[in-house]
Amino acid sequence: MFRPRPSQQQSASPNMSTEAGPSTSIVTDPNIAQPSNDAPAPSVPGPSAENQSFVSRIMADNPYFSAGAGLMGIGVVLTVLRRSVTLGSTFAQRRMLVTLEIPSKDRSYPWFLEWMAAQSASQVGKGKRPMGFRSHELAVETSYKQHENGSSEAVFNLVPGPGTHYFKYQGTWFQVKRERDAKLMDLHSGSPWETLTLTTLSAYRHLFSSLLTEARALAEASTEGKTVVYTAWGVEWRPFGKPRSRREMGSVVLAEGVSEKIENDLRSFLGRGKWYAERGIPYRRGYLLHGPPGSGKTSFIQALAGSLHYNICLLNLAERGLTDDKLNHLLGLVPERSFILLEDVDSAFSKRVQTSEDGYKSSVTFSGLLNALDGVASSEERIIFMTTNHYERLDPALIRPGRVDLHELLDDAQGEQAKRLFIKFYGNSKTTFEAGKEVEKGRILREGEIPLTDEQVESLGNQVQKIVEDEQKQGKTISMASLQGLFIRTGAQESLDGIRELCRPTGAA
Ligand SMILES: Nc1ncnc2c1ncn2[C@@H]1O[C@H](COP(=O)(O)OP(=O)(O)OP(=O)(O)O)[C@@H](O)[C@H]1O
Repeated sequence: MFRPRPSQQQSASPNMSTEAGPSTSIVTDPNIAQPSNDAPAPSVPGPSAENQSFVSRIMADNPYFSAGAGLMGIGVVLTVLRRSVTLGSTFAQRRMLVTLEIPSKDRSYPWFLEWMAAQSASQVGKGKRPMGFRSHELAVETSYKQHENGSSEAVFNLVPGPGTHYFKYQGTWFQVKRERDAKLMDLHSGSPWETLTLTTLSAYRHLFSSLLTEARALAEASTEGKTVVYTAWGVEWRPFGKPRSRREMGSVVLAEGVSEKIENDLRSFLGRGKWYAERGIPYRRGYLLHGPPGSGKTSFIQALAGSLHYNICLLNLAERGLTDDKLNHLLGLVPERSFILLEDVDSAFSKRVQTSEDGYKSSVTFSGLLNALDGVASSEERIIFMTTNHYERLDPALIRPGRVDLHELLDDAQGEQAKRLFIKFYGNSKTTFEAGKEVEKGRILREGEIPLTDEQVESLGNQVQKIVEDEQKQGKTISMASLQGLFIRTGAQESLDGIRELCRPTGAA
């Protein structure tokens, strides 16, 4: 934009402040009416009439003076124009544009970046130029994609880097500015504070909400059919690792009726918020699963979460830096549709004060935990699962009704439980066809394994059951985790001997 240079201004000013003022140039302009010659001479001392006409003549005759005055006029006009454009654009911006700020702390921040990356990728897929490329300021966000067969692959998403970018959404142009504040830090993640500012025409402000809804749906679709495990990051919950494939309920084999009992209890609790609120009872339910290691406590909670489409917030009470206040805050901010899982609660508070091997004392106090568990009487749903290997060590205050509503023992393998697990591993080893069409695929056989008939599986399963029951009579048991390990590495027949070898006196871990 044009701006009069200081040297021009300086050279123009002496002419203005001395004899050759603007009035002088008007006098010399032949197109403008000249003052009458009869006018009285100025009484103030000044240049004589001859001198004045001499100056006027010089002004009129000298093209440099006229050009200077002309330039000055243009400069004034341009300055006024520039000011009005600035004012006009500020006014237009205020009236016609609308901006939306998304701080990096907000949950929609990663959703929006992921959405932009997806738009970019889809444009590339269609052979078009991807969004964000125009600015040449891109950032990479690497994620992992898990395939059906369990293998995973790194996916590089190109997202807008710090700077200004433009994109079109539903036919409307948007500007997105990604700014990074070098001075501000997110203390929990250690990453710099960032803000995304989206700008568009005011008339299209409604597109913000539909854009964010689309971004959220996309983020949710990426966790569809998966269980997200959150862990505490300072005072907030963050997804831990990539979302896990849901575990099938049928893959966790518990003693008869146990699984159904817990699931039915939870299902009947869900959706009764109004009932609780009307009676002034806090809407929460606590479960304690206790039993020896490897009996399926954690696996069952994962499978149950998957079957109800819930996520899991995993909390380690002995974690350094976790204080009563933080714990309280965290339990009040649990993401929706999530179980709170406190594993090995005995190790955190068996003696009401937790001191680790290196002398570190947990900063969560026992009363702090009880207060956090009780929480403020809110109408928000709260489902807490606790697990322990040492039920007898738990303080009665922790597991009293209201804090723990259902106590369930998940023990070492019972005979029939071992049989069911055996059938899960060795049964269904054939592929079923109907009218020449494959309708059900059996499990994949090991190399050299001869598929068993249903009768053979049943008969071997009965033998497994008998071995486990016989060992129990002698005070020996085997954990479900040990059985699983055995079935993974051996054939059906050999596993029978393996079971006997793996049985341990009850209570020995
Ligand atoms: N009842 C079960 N049915 C099927 N698999 C089981 C069962 N119990 C344990 N497993 C298997 O054993 C492994 C360990 O199980 P899990 O972690 O759930 O046990 P846990 O009781 O939570 O143990 P810990 O008390 O040590 O935390 C998992 O791979 C799981 O698949």
